[in-house]
Amino acid sequence: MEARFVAYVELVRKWQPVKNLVAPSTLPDIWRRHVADGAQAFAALPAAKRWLDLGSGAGFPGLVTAILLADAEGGSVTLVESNGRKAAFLQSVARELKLPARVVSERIESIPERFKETGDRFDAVSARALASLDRLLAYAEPWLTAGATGVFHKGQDFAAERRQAALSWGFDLIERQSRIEPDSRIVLVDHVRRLPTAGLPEQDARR
Ligand SMILES: C[S@@+](CC[C@H](N)C(=O)[O-])C[C@H]1O[C@@H](n2cnc3c(N)ncnc32)[C@H](O)[C@@H]1O
Repeated sequence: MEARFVAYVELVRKWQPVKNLVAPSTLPDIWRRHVADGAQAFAALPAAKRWLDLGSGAGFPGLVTAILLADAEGGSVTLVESNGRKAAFLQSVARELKLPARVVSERIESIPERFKETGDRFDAVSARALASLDRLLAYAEPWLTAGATGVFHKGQDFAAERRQAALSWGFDLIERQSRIEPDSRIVLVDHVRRLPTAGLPEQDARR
């Protein structure tokens, strides 16, 4: 496992100048800011075997999860990344390191129907630095309502995001402080349902 992490970090460093994979200012601290931070998703839900990672970028947390699951029976990570250059990077890391990962180079909004048709099921849906909680729930709705748990990295504005999301969604949520950034957290979201009143004017919603 350690060798895979070292090889992955080398590949990010190698391709960074060409593909702009992570914010350049974070590269010197890649082990803490990206690898250790990414590993918090799997650590939050270690029983989950089948992961879907949305907006994977350079593979945080998706490829980190795939490395952690590499020797686990039945482990798999599906990474969704619409940027073709980043998706090609993810694909080549997955191949080179023999990871149980596949890459879907499409926009998240365009994939649920096809995934439903092929019967794919996930235990967990992860995302870091992709969207507000409200939007994440909308992106992940097909899988969360089918029983997957959302495992989201969230920043310091999370309280406001949670209030906003609660206008449209019902959910159970556990918040854990990040071990990497004290102002950030890892959020676990379960039992997601769209509220019937979502989108109605406030007066109608109270009836
Ligand atoms: C800010 S980056 C975060 C990348 C990674 N999760 C991380 O934390 O380092 C957001 C990524 O999501 C991808 N993305 C944004 N919207 C998307 C969408 N609707 N469908 C698929 N990918 C998307 C972008 O191309 C970008 O690589």
